[in-house]
Amino acid sequence: MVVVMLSRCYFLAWQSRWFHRLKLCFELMDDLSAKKCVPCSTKEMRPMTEQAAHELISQVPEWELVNEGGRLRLSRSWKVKTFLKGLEFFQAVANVAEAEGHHPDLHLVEWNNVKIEIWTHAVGGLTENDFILAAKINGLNLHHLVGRKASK
Ligand SMILES: C[C@H](O)[C@H](O)[C@H]1CNC2=NC(N)=NC(=O)C2=N1
Repeated sequence: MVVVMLSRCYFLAWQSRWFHRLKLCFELMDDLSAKKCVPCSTKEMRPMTEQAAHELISQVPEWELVNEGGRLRLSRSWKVKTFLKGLEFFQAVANVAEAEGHHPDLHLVEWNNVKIEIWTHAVGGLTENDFILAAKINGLNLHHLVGRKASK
């Protein structure tokens, strides 16, 4: 009887381990930073709806959805330690953008205020590319360049 109980416990543990591995796989499939941007020249590319954007924004922490003149964009701000570290910041982001073939709008104002805005110019709105790029920027180790949290 004990052997049966033990083997059942073992089976359940084994099953839960596979369940967690499968769950992790599905989570990784959703992980935007593991995806690749697609060329914006594809004819089928259309801007996503505001609802779709609101469903994705939680996957890119610290980024905000802004609507400028009817155009949705992703926006995030940082305070950098020095003006030159701001340029280092831009270089790190530019390397990711070039690798993805998808590019952000970079702003560095009043020497230490960095703002990045991302949208898909080819369609005049947001596509998954923008969220992928934002997620990859979130994955960069930029702590040595930034100071305290940007004031809103
Ligand atoms: C062919 C290539 O995909 C396009 O020129 C890319 C370059 N980078 C881009 N970046 C962004 N943000 N939007 C675009 O439409 C865009 N187009």
